[in-house]
Amino acid sequence: MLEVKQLQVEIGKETILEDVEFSVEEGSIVGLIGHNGAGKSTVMKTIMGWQDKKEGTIILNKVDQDQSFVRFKRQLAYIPEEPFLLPELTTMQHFQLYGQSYQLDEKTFTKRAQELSEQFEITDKLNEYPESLSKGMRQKVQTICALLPDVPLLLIDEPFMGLDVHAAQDLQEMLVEKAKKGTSILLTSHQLERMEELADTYIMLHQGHVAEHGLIEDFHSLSRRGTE
Ligand SMILES: Nc1ncnc2c1ncn2[C@@H]1O[C@H](COP(=O)(O)OP(=O)(O)OP(=O)(O)O)[C@@H](O)[C@H]1O
Repeated sequence: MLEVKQLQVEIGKETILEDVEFSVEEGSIVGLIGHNGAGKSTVMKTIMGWQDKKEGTIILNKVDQDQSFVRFKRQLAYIPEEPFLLPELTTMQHFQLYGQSYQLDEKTFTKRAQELSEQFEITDKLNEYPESLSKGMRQKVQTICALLPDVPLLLIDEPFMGLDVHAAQDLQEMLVEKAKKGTSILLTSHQLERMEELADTYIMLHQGHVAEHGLIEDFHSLSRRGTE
Protein backbone atom coordinates (compact mmCIF):
# COMPACT_ATOMS: atom_id res chain seq x y z
CA MET A 1 0.00 0.00 0.00
CA LEU A 2 2.54 2.60 1.18
CA GLU A 3 6.15 1.98 0.26
CA VAL A 4 8.95 4.22 1.46
CA LYS A 5 12.34 3.41 -0.05
CA GLN A 6 15.81 4.78 0.66
CA LEU A 7 14.44 7.99 2.04
CA GLN A 8 17.00 10.67 2.78
CA VAL A 9 16.12 14.11 4.12
CA GLU A 10 18.45 16.99 4.84
CA ILE A 11 17.55 20.22 6.58
CA GLY A 12 20.25 22.82 6.10
CA LYS A 13 23.46 20.83 6.26
CA GLU A 14 22.10 18.24 8.65
CA THR A 15 20.98 14.78 7.61
CA ILE A 16 17.70 14.19 9.41
CA LEU A 17 16.66 10.89 7.79
CA GLU A 18 19.01 8.41 6.19
CA ASP A 19 18.07 5.33 4.19
CA VAL A 20 14.66 5.02 5.84
CA GLU A 21 12.70 2.12 4.36
CA PHE A 22 9.39 0.63 5.42
CA SER A 23 6.00 -0.33 4.10
CA VAL A 24 2.46 -0.17 5.42
CA GLU A 25 -0.01 -2.87 4.43
CA GLU A 26 -3.67 -2.23 3.61
CA GLY A 27 -5.82 -2.04 6.76
CA SER A 28 -2.89 -2.18 9.15
CA ILE A 29 -1.93 0.19 11.94
CA VAL A 30 1.77 0.91 12.12
CA GLY A 31 3.32 2.67 15.11
CA LEU A 32 6.27 4.96 14.43
CA ILE A 33 8.23 5.00 17.67
CA GLY A 34 11.37 6.79 18.82
CA HIS A 35 12.85 9.36 21.17
CA ASN A 36 12.35 13.11 20.79
CA GLY A 37 14.14 14.22 17.65
CA ALA A 38 14.39 10.70 16.16
CA GLY A 39 12.74 11.89 12.94
CA LYS A 40 9.14 10.69 13.28
CA SER A 41 7.43 13.97 12.34
CA THR A 42 9.91 14.46 9.52
CA VAL A 43 8.85 11.10 8.05
CA MET A 44 5.20 12.23 8.19
CA LYS A 45 5.91 15.67 6.72
CA THR A 46 7.98 14.18 3.92
CA ILE A 47 5.19 11.76 2.98
CA MET A 48 2.80 14.74 2.98
CA GLY A 49 5.16 16.73 0.77
CA TRP A 50 5.57 19.46 3.43
CA GLN A 51 9.26 18.56 3.64
CA ASP A 52 11.47 17.99 0.56
CA LYS A 53 13.44 14.79 0.32
CA LYS A 54 16.96 14.57 -1.02
CA GLU A 55 16.63 11.00 -2.17
CA GLY A 56 14.22 8.11 -2.14
CA THR A 57 10.81 7.15 -3.40
CA ILE A 58 7.40 7.19 -1.74
CA ILE A 59 4.69 5.18 -3.44
CA LEU A 60 1.08 4.96 -2.34
CA ASN A 61 -1.20 2.46 -4.11
CA LYS A 62 1.18 2.46 -7.07
CA VAL A 63 1.13 6.27 -7.32
CA ASP A 64 4.61 7.79 -7.04
CA GLN A 65 4.76 11.01 -5.02
CA ASP A 66 7.22 12.49 -7.53
CA GLN A 67 5.21 11.61 -10.59
CA SER A 68 1.64 12.51 -9.72
CA PHE A 69 1.55 14.56 -6.56
CA VAL A 70 -2.13 15.53 -6.73
CA ARG A 71 -3.28 11.92 -7.18
CA PHE A 72 -0.84 10.82 -4.47
CA LYS A 73 -2.01 13.47 -2.01
CA ARG A 74 -5.71 12.80 -2.48
CA GLN A 75 -5.17 9.31 -1.08
CA LEU A 76 -4.00 10.47 2.33
CA ALA A 77 -4.91 12.75 5.19
CA TYR A 78 -2.65 14.06 7.94
CA ILE A 79 -3.25 15.05 11.53
CA PRO A 80 -0.14 17.04 12.52
CA GLU A 81 1.18 17.20 16.06
CA GLU A 82 0.24 20.87 16.38
CA PRO A 83 -3.21 21.79 15.02
CA PHE A 84 -2.77 23.76 11.81
CA LEU A 85 -5.95 25.79 11.41
CA LEU A 86 -6.64 28.96 9.47
CA PRO A 87 -7.57 31.92 11.72
CA GLU A 88 -10.11 33.28 9.24
CA LEU A 89 -12.17 30.08 8.98
CA THR A 90 -14.76 28.75 11.43
CA THR A 91 -14.87 25.10 12.47
CA MET A 92 -17.54 24.32 9.87
CA GLN A 93 -15.66 26.21 7.17
CA HIS A 94 -12.60 24.04 7.89
CA PHE A 95 -14.75 20.95 7.44
CA GLN A 96 -16.12 22.37 4.17
CA LEU A 97 -12.62 23.13 2.92
CA TYR A 98 -11.56 19.52 3.52
CA GLY A 99 -14.81 18.17 2.08
CA GLN A 100 -14.20 20.13 -1.13
CA SER A 101 -10.52 19.34 -1.47
CA TYR A 102 -11.24 15.62 -1.13
CA GLN A 103 -14.27 15.97 -3.45
CA LEU A 104 -16.84 14.59 -1.02
CA ASP A 105 -20.40 14.80 -2.32
CA GLU A 106 -22.74 17.05 -0.34
CA LYS A 107 -24.82 14.28 1.22
CA THR A 108 -21.83 12.29 2.47
CA PHE A 109 -20.15 15.46 3.71
CA THR A 110 -23.18 16.63 5.71
CA LYS A 111 -23.72 13.20 7.27
CA ARG A 112 -20.08 12.69 8.28
CA ALA A 113 -19.56 16.26 9.52
CA GLN A 114 -22.60 15.89 11.74
CA GLU A 115 -21.68 12.43 13.04
CA LEU A 116 -18.08 13.36 13.81
CA SER A 117 -19.03 16.68 15.44
CA GLU A 118 -21.40 14.76 17.72
CA GLN A 119 -18.85 12.02 18.48
CA PHE A 120 -16.22 14.62 19.40
CA GLU A 121 -18.78 16.79 21.22
CA ILE A 122 -18.12 20.03 19.37
CA THR A 123 -21.56 20.67 17.84
CA ASP A 124 -21.73 23.96 19.79
CA LYS A 125 -18.41 25.13 18.30
CA LEU A 126 -19.19 24.89 14.60
CA ASN A 127 -19.39 28.66 14.08
CA GLU A 128 -16.39 29.52 16.25
CA TYR A 129 -12.98 30.62 14.97
CA PRO A 130 -9.79 28.79 16.10
CA GLU A 131 -8.68 31.60 18.46
CA SER A 132 -11.74 31.04 20.65
CA LEU A 133 -11.22 27.26 20.88
CA SER A 134 -9.15 25.47 23.51
CA LYS A 135 -6.10 23.48 22.35
CA GLY A 136 -7.95 20.20 22.74
CA MET A 137 -10.87 21.55 20.71
CA ARG A 138 -8.53 22.71 17.95
CA GLN A 139 -7.06 19.22 17.96
CA LYS A 140 -10.57 17.79 17.60
CA VAL A 141 -11.32 20.09 14.63
CA GLN A 142 -8.08 19.02 12.95
CA THR A 143 -8.85 15.36 13.65
CA ILE A 144 -12.36 15.61 12.20
CA CYS A 145 -10.98 17.30 9.06
CA ALA A 146 -8.75 14.27 8.47
CA LEU A 147 -11.48 11.73 9.26
CA LEU A 148 -14.07 13.32 6.93
CA PRO A 149 -12.77 11.77 3.70
CA ASP A 150 -12.37 8.01 3.40
CA VAL A 151 -8.74 8.01 2.35
CA PRO A 152 -6.61 4.85 2.01
CA LEU A 153 -3.91 6.22 4.34
CA LEU A 154 -4.07 8.27 7.52
CA LEU A 155 -0.93 9.85 8.94
CA ILE A 156 -1.34 10.81 12.55
CA ASP A 157 1.24 12.55 14.69
CA GLU A 158 0.62 12.25 18.45
CA PRO A 159 -3.15 11.92 18.09
CA PHE A 160 -3.95 11.64 21.80
CA MET A 161 -1.80 14.48 23.09
CA GLY A 162 -4.32 17.29 23.61
CA LEU A 163 -7.40 15.11 24.03
CA ASP A 164 -9.17 14.26 27.27
CA VAL A 165 -9.49 10.60 28.31
CA HIS A 166 -12.93 10.14 26.72
CA ALA A 167 -12.03 11.79 23.43
CA ALA A 168 -8.77 9.79 23.26
CA GLN A 169 -10.64 6.52 23.87
CA ASP A 170 -13.27 7.42 21.23
CA LEU A 171 -10.57 8.28 18.73
CA GLN A 172 -8.76 5.01 19.42
CA GLU A 173 -11.98 3.07 18.74
CA MET A 174 -12.64 5.07 15.56
CA LEU A 175 -9.15 4.32 14.26
CA VAL A 176 -9.60 0.59 14.90
CA GLU A 177 -12.93 0.72 13.01
CA LYS A 178 -11.32 2.60 10.11
CA ALA A 179 -8.53 0.03 9.90
CA LYS A 180 -11.06 -2.83 9.90
CA LYS A 181 -12.67 -1.22 6.85
CA GLY A 182 -9.31 -1.14 5.06
CA THR A 183 -7.76 2.22 5.96
CA SER A 184 -4.04 2.02 6.67
CA ILE A 185 -2.78 4.12 9.54
CA LEU A 186 0.73 5.33 10.32
CA LEU A 187 0.87 6.97 13.71
CA THR A 188 3.37 8.29 16.22
CA SER A 189 2.80 8.34 19.95
CA HIS A 190 4.89 8.53 23.07
CA GLN A 191 2.01 6.80 24.89
CA LEU A 192 3.44 3.34 24.42
CA GLU A 193 0.66 1.48 26.20
CA ARG A 194 -1.91 2.95 23.85
CA MET A 195 0.37 2.17 20.93
CA GLU A 196 0.63 -1.45 22.07
CA GLU A 197 -3.18 -1.68 22.17
CA LEU A 198 -3.64 -0.08 18.77
CA ALA A 199 -0.81 -0.99 16.43
CA ASP A 200 -0.22 -4.22 14.52
CA THR A 201 3.43 -3.51 13.78
CA TYR A 202 6.03 -0.95 14.81
CA ILE A 203 8.97 0.87 13.30
CA MET A 204 11.53 2.27 15.70
CA LEU A 205 13.50 5.28 14.52
CA HIS A 206 16.79 6.25 16.13
CA GLN A 207 18.70 9.32 14.96
CA GLY A 208 17.05 9.25 11.56
CA HIS A 209 17.55 5.52 10.92
CA VAL A 210 15.19 2.58 11.23
CA ALA A 211 16.68 0.87 14.28
CA GLU A 212 14.12 -1.94 14.55
CA HIS A 213 10.79 -3.04 13.17
CA GLY A 214 8.44 -5.93 13.72
CA LEU A 215 5.17 -7.10 15.23
CA ILE A 216 3.90 -4.98 18.11
CA GLU A 217 3.83 -8.11 20.35
CA ASP A 218 7.60 -8.28 19.98
CA PHE A 219 7.94 -4.60 20.86
CA HIS A 220 5.85 -5.31 23.94
CA SER A 221 8.22 -8.01 25.13
CA LEU A 222 11.25 -5.89 24.27
CA SER A 223 9.98 -2.90 26.22
CA ARG A 224 9.08 -5.11 29.20
CA ARG A 225 12.48 -6.75 29.09
CA GLY A 226 14.05 -3.29 29.15
CA THR A 227 12.26 -2.39 32.37
CA GLU A 228 12.91 -5.66 34.18
N1 LIG B 1 12.72 22.94 10.42
C1 LIG B 1 13.77 22.36 10.98
N2 LIG B 1 14.98 22.96 11.00
C2 LIG B 1 16.06 22.36 11.54
N3 LIG B 1 16.03 21.14 12.11
C3 LIG B 1 14.85 20.51 12.15
C4 LIG B 1 13.66 21.06 11.59
N4 LIG B 1 12.65 20.18 11.75
C5 LIG B 1 13.19 19.13 12.40
N5 LIG B 1 14.50 19.32 12.63
C6 LIG B 1 15.41 18.40 13.32
O1 LIG B 1 15.16 17.10 12.79
C7 LIG B 1 15.29 16.11 13.81
C8 LIG B 1 14.04 15.25 13.80
O2 LIG B 1 12.91 16.03 14.21
P1 LIG B 1 11.44 15.45 14.24
O3 LIG B 1 10.52 16.57 14.58
O4 LIG B 1 11.20 14.68 12.99
O5 LIG B 1 11.56 14.42 15.47
P2 LIG B 1 10.42 13.58 16.20
O6 LIG B 1 10.90 12.16 16.25
O7 LIG B 1 9.10 13.81 15.59
O8 LIG B 1 10.49 14.19 17.67
P3 LIG B 1 9.35 14.42 18.80
O9 LIG B 1 9.12 13.08 19.44
O10 LIG B 1 10.04 15.36 19.74
O11 LIG B 1 8.14 15.01 18.16
C9 LIG B 1 15.55 16.86 15.10
O12 LIG B 1 16.93 16.82 15.36
C10 LIG B 1 15.12 18.28 14.81
O13 LIG B 1 15.89 19.19 15.53
